[in-house]
Amino acid sequence: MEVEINVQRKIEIIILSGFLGSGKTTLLKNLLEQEQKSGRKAAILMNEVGEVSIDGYLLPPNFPIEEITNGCICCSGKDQLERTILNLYKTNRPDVIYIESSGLAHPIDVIDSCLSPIIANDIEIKNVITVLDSLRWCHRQEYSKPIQCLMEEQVKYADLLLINKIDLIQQQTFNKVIEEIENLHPNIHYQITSHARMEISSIQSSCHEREIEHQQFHVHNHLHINHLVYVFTKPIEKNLFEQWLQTLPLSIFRIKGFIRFKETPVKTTLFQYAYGVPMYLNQEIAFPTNLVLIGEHLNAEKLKRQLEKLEN
Ligand SMILES: Nc1nc2c(ncn2[C@@H]2O[C@H](COP(=O)(O)OP(=O)(O)OP(=O)(O)O)[C@@H](O)[C@H]2O)c(=O)[nH]1
Repeated sequence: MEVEINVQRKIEIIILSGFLGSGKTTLLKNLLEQEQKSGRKAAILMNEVGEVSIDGYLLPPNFPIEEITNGCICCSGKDQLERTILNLYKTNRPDVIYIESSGLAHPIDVIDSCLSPIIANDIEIKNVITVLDSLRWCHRQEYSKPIQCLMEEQVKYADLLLINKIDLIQQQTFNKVIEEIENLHPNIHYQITSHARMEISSIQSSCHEREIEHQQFHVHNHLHINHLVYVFTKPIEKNLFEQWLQTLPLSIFRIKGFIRFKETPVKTTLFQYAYGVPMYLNQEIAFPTNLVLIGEHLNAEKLKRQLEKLEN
């Protein structure tokens, strides 16, 4: 690989971590707005589960973006990440690159992938920000052990933890979350957020010693996660879709994509679903009607049949 990074000032890397649907893209949008105001040049590297991009469409158009959609960056190999960072650097010369890792990535694996010998000297991993869905966190015992473990590891390796979605939990539950986090990690830096609103100025350079050499944990060896990308060919009825949602098991962690509903006179509707909470946002642009479903032991054939039925 041709090495072309030759900068005096290192490129800052900020890694956004956190389980599926916790609010990483929401955070990224907030931070990019602030970067734009401050005049710093930011670039984005998105990594999504599933071979189609959904989040890429949701970001402001005026930032350079590279997407890795063929698996988790920690699994698809360092080469691809290196190439993508180099490409962003060569074409845009950014001051900072935000890496939104997939919701299934272990933060240490992502750091490890960034620290390849070819680029390690030219980048500074400034911070790992983990976004925590406080509602899902409260119910994490309902998930399989590997999933619980992944959520806990994402918290453990955060330089900054955003305890997000506090608008969705009661005061008593909120107190419990804070107590738990403080007991688990007495020195952790955290902020309490709704819609991942935080000030960019509160991102400090990480002072963690990361023992990457000794880290053997590769979370994907323990998970049984799969996904389905379903492409709608025609508009569907919203009430039938909502009825179908009610039938889904807890093991379907995340759904996102664009749908055309018969009842809605817009080009497409952005649909988001995390921990049973659905969200619909009308779009005036005709985005590709792809729906990505992610879950543990997901029965893709059965789900495909159910979705096909909604189109009939
Ligand atoms: N009520 C509420 N919803 C939130 C909050 N933060 C994010 N959301 C919603 O949660 C859903 C998922 O948010 P995203 O920002 O896409 O989450 P993500 O972590 O990027 O998701 P993946 O990339 O799929 O892992 C969206 O519908 C958001 O609007 C919050 O604090 N409160």
